[in-house]
Amino acid sequence: SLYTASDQILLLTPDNVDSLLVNSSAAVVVEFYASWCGHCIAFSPVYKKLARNIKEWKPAVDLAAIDCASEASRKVCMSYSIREYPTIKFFPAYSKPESTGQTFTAFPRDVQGLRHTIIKKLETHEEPGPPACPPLEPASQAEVDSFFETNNVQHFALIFEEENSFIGREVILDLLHRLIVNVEARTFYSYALQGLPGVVRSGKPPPVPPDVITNNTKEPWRPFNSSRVYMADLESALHYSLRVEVATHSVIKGDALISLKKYIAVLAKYFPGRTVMMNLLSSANSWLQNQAGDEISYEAFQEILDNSAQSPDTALPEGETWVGCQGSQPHFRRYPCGVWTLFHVLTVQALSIRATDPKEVLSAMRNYIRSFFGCRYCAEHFENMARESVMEVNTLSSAVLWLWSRHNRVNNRLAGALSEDPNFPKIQWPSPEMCSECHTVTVNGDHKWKEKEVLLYLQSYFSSDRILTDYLESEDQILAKQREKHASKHQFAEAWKMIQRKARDTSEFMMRPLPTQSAGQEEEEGEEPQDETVADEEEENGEGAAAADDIVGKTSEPTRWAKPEMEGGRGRWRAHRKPSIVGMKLRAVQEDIVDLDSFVNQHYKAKASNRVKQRTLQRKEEQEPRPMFGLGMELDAGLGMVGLQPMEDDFEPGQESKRLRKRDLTGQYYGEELSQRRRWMSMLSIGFSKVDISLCVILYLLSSMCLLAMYLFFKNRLRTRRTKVLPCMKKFPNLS
Ligand SMILES: Cc1cc2nc3c(=O)[nH]c(=O)nc-3n(C[C@H](O)[C@H](O)[C@H](O)COP(=O)(O)OP(=O)(O)OC[C@H]3O[C@@H](n4cnc5c(N)ncnc54)[C@H](O)[C@@H]3O)c2cc1C
Repeated sequence: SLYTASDQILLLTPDNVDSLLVNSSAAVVVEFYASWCGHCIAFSPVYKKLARNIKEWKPAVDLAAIDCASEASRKVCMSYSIREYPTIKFFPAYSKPESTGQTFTAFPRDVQGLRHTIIKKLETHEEPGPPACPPLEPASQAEVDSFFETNNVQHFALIFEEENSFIGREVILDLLHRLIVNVEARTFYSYALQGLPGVVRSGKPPPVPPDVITNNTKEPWRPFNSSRVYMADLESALHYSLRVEVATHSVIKGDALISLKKYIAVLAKYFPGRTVMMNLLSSANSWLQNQAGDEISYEAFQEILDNSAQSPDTALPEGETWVGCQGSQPHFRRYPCGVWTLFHVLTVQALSIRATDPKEVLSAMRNYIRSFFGCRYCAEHFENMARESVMEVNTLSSAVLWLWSRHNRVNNRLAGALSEDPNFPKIQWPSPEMCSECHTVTVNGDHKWKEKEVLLYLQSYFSSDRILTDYLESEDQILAKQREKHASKHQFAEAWKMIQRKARDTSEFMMRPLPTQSAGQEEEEGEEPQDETVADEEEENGEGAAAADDIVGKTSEPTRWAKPEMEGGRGRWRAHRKPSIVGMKLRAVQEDIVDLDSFVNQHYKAKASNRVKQRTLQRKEEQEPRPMFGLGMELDAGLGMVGLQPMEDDFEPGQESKRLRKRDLTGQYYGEELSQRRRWMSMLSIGFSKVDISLCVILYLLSSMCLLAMYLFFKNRLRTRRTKVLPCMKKFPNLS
């Protein structure tokens, strides 16, 4: 076949021919061709171009094609009496099943000529014509004068033209509106119409009212200048690409690794970023280039991105702040807009610093899109475009223009699609308003780009000097945030290590056979806990069980201790059985937990909802008290889920940081930093929170009051009964 579904051409087959040609509400132009025919092959690019050119006319007239050389379609072509290829036929709207269409005799082989032929057919269309096709004849003076009396519309556009001109009719079909422009060309009318507020393509949902722009996204709307590029968009795109898209590969190898290396190399060379960012890209590039193996883990790469080595003045800012790429709704624009902008900037930057390899940026982009770009459908399309023509790029200027023209192709394909933000219509970019010199009109009235002017415009639009830095955090702020993150990560890791150590120590302690054993018999610190068989043997001897009882209190059933085992290498300590014991030792354990809890809360205190969850879990924990064997498991399920919650008033930032510093210096987590009150609370409540204790007291008071009320009620009732019974006894003394 000479055409595909992406050519904006209906592909006719024996199965769909009737439904598409008979009784259709749009007229249909059909090319009957044979795929082996040289003329058809030569004509196919013109027909494809025509389809792209008049795709806005679809509600009134559609283009279709059928390959008569295919075995399956041969009969269909014979039924329409096709003898030569290519043959073009016009099927009016609401054609009957027996209609064989109107043949275009000696039809023109250029887009403009074909467009005019189609218009003539539409003008001479018998009634009923396609409902979507507006009247195409010139307006009379009387119609113009009375227009606003009979129409309730906001805009009325008139095209004044020569008698043999088709511009008016073409523009009407393009947009089904009318407009006056200074330059007498179809494209200028189209751009002008698209620019009108509230004007959308036919068949699209009604436009989003302007106030939605400010209300529909979660973030506040950031006013911006649409003729400028924003560094916030570029940094956001890099954050998303490196921390989200690349992160989908836990191991980066083969083609993906080559793509990542090329991408980072190009960024390190041409990204016109701020110092911290450039330092980061440079170290990421050196690190990647030094990776000799054929795979790396994303985790290792992430350490470089997060600057875990803490090199000074090096950071990749975190988070997304879209400015020029904001959309009127959260699902519009943003990241893909950022990717296009980023690569346009890179091609222009490579040109301005006179890079040696003209294809370097495009090749890096192609690789990145192929390996990592999340929209696989987009990646496929881009790859097809690149495969088709990127080899023609042989200068730095042609690389800039190649990307611009392919981007416009994508814009053309997506114009009117659901993904188009109604407030940012996909146009052939730049519009005449942005760059009037970029556009020209051929002698026959067709639009043409002036590529020299376009190149100059692109060089200026995407130039590094003109990038705006509004809405960015300062580099100092970024570095401070990064330091804070590293510090809390470090403290967290230390606390975690300590908890694990404690858990292990306690489990060893629990495993010790008898407290009555002599010091010499005791295991040394750091030794492996006894294994299950030993513990079982001891239990059988009656010694281990007694020892355990002594340590943790009386059990309701004989307790069998098992050696904690590491699960799946993820560092989870898990006890085989859940003993139901509460006792002295447990209280000490609770104190340990309290401290971790306060530590974690200190770092996540903003997450109030988590706290609620923690409290619920904590209560569960209290209902089912466990000795330290369960600790590792609980911690793994979510740090801070067990133990006493810190009081709200413990969250004074200064106080917390002081406490933390103290810990850093002394290396102690259980010393004097635990406030007297919390220690007291902890001992008193064995891990109950302030809220729990308050609730207990309230419940206690309520139940006491209830008992008192009941007592008084029954006492009173007894007394009234007695007073009723006594006179009765006096009246009937013989009654027993
Ligand atoms: C490589 C790639 C392929 C894609 N393929 C598809 C696809 O097949 N299907 C799909 O639905 N989406 C695809 N997308 C997404 C789509 O192209 C848009 O990026 C997305 O819809 C957001 O559109 P936007 O309105 O923000 O403008 P975008 O098209 O993203 O443009 C971003 C900005 O670049 C500027 N610009 C616009 N046109 C040009 C141009 N020709 N030259 C230079 N600058 C220009 C404008 O300032 C515009 O605001 C693709 C994205 C990328 C990066």
